[in-house]
Formats: sequence, structure tokens, C-alpha cells
Amino acid sequence: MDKALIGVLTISDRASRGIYEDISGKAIIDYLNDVLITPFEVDYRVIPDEFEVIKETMIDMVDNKGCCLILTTGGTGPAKRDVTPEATESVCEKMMPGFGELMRQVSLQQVPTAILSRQTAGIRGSCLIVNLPGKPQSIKLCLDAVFPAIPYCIELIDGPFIDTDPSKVKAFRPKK
Ligand SMILES: Nc1ncnc2c1ncn2[C@@H]1O[C@H](COP(=O)(O)OP(=O)(O)OP(=O)(O)O)[C@@H](O)[C@H]1O
Ligand SMILES: Nc1nc2c(c(=O)[nH]1)N[C@H]1C(S)=C(S)[C@@H](COP(=O)(O)O)O[C@H]1N2
Repeated sequence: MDKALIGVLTISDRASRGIYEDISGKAIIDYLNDVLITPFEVDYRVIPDEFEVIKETMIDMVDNKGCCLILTTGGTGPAKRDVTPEATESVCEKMMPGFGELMRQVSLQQVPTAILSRQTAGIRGSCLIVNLPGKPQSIKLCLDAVFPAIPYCIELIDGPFIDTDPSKVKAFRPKK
């Protein structure tokens, strides 16, 4: 079976300069290692909150490297330099607003400022791109909420078959 390539993209001025350690990107990789039971590789990058850099990195990960899923972290808030959702939208052919809606809903149970995240998701070619907030504590919470729908979504856009350990995340595939 072909290995799925999954992009993990940390978007943070300070993490990219080494001012703090990128805990959130590593939490995404830990999550994938914990829940996925089908073979995969990770393309992990840490970049600053620059629209063009984010856009070019996403295009490279999808068009040149062949990622079937990109999980971003950071840059989803209202601050002037937060442009991850705009960059995501600029590279996608279709937006998937349900992902952001659900993640904000579960995050609201953690912090009232969850509504400040403009996190979204979209499709470029055969790749699903999902934004997560920058806070390390948001990663597992958000991924637990949306991951059950991710394997089927990737299947619908002609990506590789990916599956999860059902004791951790139950991937839902409607009966045809
Ligand atoms: N990748 C990350 N790893 C560890 N902590 C993070 C990460 N991203 C954000 N945080 C934490 O969340 C806080 C608020 O997130 P914020 O969106 O301001 O970070 P940021 O986008 O990395 O900031 P900036 O890009 O301005 O450096 C940060 O001060 C930091 O403590
Ligand atoms: N689950 C969860 N979601 C969260 C948060 C959090 O701590 N936990 N922080 C919020 C805050 S304070 C902000 S400003 C936005 C945007 O964060 P970002 O710019 O780092 O992506 O995410 C929000 N969503």
C-alpha cells in the first residue's frame, strides 16, 4: 500500500525564529503517530506568518510533494499578522466550513476566546487542508472532533486510504 504523505505546517513568527520551541507542530505529529494505523510519512515545516510563504508552502506540499492532508497550526486569530485562513482559502478550490465550525464549538468548552479563531478547511486537488489554532492545548481537542470525518473526506477526493485505531478515533465511512 502506498504511504500517505501528511503535511504538518506550523505557522508562527516566534517558533520559526526559534524564540520558542514548536510544541503544537510536534503535538500534531504525536497525534498522527498515536491514531493512524495505515502507513504514512510526515512533511513537517515551520514558517513565519507571511501570506506568500504560507501559500507557496501549501502549494509545494500538495502539487510537488503530493500530500493528501495538511494540518496547519497558528495564525488563525484576529491579529494583524494572522493570515492562515486567507492563505488557505487562496490555494483551495473548495472550502469545507464544517471543520472550523465544529472545532470552534468544542474549543468553546475549553476557552471563551475560541471564537477568536477563524480556523477553516478546504480542498486543493486531492488534499484536505485543515487549520488548527496555535495553542498547544487546542491540538488534540480539535483533532479528536474532526478526525472521524477525515479518512472518508480524503477517499472522496481520490486520496489514499487512511485508517485509524478505532479505540482512539473511530473513522466514519457511510455505507454506499
Ligand atoms: N507552535 C507553537 N508552539 C508552542 N506554543 C505556541 C505555538 N504557537 C502558539 N503558541 C503559544 O500560544 C500563544 C499565543 O499564540 P499566538 O497566536 O500569539 O502565537 P504565534 O502565532 O506563534 O505568535 P507569533 O507568530 O506572533 O510569534 C503564544 O504566545 C505561545 O505561548
Ligand atoms: N481549543 C482552543 N482553541 C483556541 C484557543 C485555545 O486555547 N484552545 N485559543 C483561542 C485564541 S486565544 C485565539 S487568539 C485563537 C487564534 O489563535 P492562533 O492565532 O494561534 O491560531 O484561537 C482560539 N482557539
